[in-house]
Amino acid sequence: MSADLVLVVDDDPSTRKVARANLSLEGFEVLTAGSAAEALQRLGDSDPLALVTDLKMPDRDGIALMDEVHALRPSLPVVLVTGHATVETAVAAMKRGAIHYLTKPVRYEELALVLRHAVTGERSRRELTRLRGELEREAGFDELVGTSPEMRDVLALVEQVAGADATVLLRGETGTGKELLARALHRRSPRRERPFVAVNCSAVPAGLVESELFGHEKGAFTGAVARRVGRFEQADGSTLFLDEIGELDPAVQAKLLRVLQEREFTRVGGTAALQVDVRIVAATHQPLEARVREGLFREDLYYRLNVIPIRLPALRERPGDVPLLMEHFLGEFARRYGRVVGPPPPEVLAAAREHLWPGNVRELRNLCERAAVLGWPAVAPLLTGDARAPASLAAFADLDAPLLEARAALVERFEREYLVRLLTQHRGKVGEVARAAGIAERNLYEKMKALGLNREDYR
Ligand SMILES: Nc1ncnc2c1ncn2[C@@H]1O[C@H](COP(=O)(O)OP(=O)(O)OP(=O)(O)O)[C@@H](O)[C@H]1O
Repeated sequence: MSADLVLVVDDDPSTRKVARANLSLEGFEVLTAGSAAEALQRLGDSDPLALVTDLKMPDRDGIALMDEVHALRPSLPVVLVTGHATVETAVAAMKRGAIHYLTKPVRYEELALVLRHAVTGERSRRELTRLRGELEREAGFDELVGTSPEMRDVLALVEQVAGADATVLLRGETGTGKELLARALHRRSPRRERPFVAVNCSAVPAGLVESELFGHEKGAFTGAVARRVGRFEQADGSTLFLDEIGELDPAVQAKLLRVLQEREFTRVGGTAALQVDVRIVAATHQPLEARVREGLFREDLYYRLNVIPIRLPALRERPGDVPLLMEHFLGEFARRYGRVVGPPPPEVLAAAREHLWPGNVRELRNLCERAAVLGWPAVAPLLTGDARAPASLAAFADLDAPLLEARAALVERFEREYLVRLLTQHRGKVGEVARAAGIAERNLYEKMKALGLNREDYR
């Protein structure tokens, strides 16, 4: 096992030096940061098992830093160090989640003892999380859930195309399950024994995307201190998921196109042509056609990627899936937190079916997690109020379609939401719904049929 990495934050360089020397003697690997900002940066590129921070720093106090750290790594043990301890700050620190509080001058044997204990705990928590992840995968918690006609179509398509090597382009708003679907494709493919590799093209800084994807040779650019294997090589024999493909830098688009055509590429700064056998699944929440028209996305690449398009419907288009998804997520969190929250009360369920879910399934999942922890009364208000008001109608229209088509789609969506709300309120009683909507029952039946709405679903 490698030495336990700890991060020490203090604005005073000599304190950092002393801490490093002492804790290294105690067998820790020590990383230091001179400010809260630097500490957060360190957390972005390394993975310490504990953090020691000075309470007073110019850019932020230690408690504020601890809060931010815990937002990123909720379980990371934090030890606070202060020049002048007061009972109030000590109590405040412990209340906010510090595991220990020390006054200067620090006795390093004591700190080491505290850290050893903390690090062991953190290691077992991580192991537990990993095992839990495996269990959840086995229990099917990473399968796509949904029985609405829209999702059934998607799932049928998944079964149909998973075994092939053809490139898949996933479309759909944020949180609709594009990554989950990409993983499902991989798991059902002959490539499943090899690890699934995912890259979020918008998360990697523009200058680094090429090396991220294709790797680089030592010395290819300043900072390239060693050869690096890119994602394409990692994904050899497997599936490569390219998320947010619409954001890809134009220069890299050209290189990607070549790889797709020739199955061959070179590392940045290299000359050897490397061959890979990679199945590409790309995803975007943007209308790529518009990016093509604006000259931001290569048309030839678009056609290369768009071999098998799969569109994931927004959650508001399939409110019938909401109860099932809730059950699914509540089960997941009941296992995770070891406590069971009851099913959603009817008014919550009704509000959930009507909610527009701008964050889609991710938003629903977060809501269920909050419910599992805080109970339903705490989350019910989230489903009413502002979140339901769209900023602009155009946000829900397909602005790339011809006007009549776009308008028809918007009207259809509106009618569906309108009727779903009434059907829910009146528990599927068509007579009552027709009266509330002010239309004839026969017309309502026809409309429901056209929209694929079934009164049985609302009883
Ligand atoms: N049909 C589904 N059944 C179960 N869980 C789902 C489903 N769809 C999405 N989820 C869950 O919702 C969350 C968001 O899904 P995912 O990350 O796949 O969305 P995405 O479309 O890739 O989002 P983004 O565009 O923001 O990257 C994940 O936790 C995922 O497991």
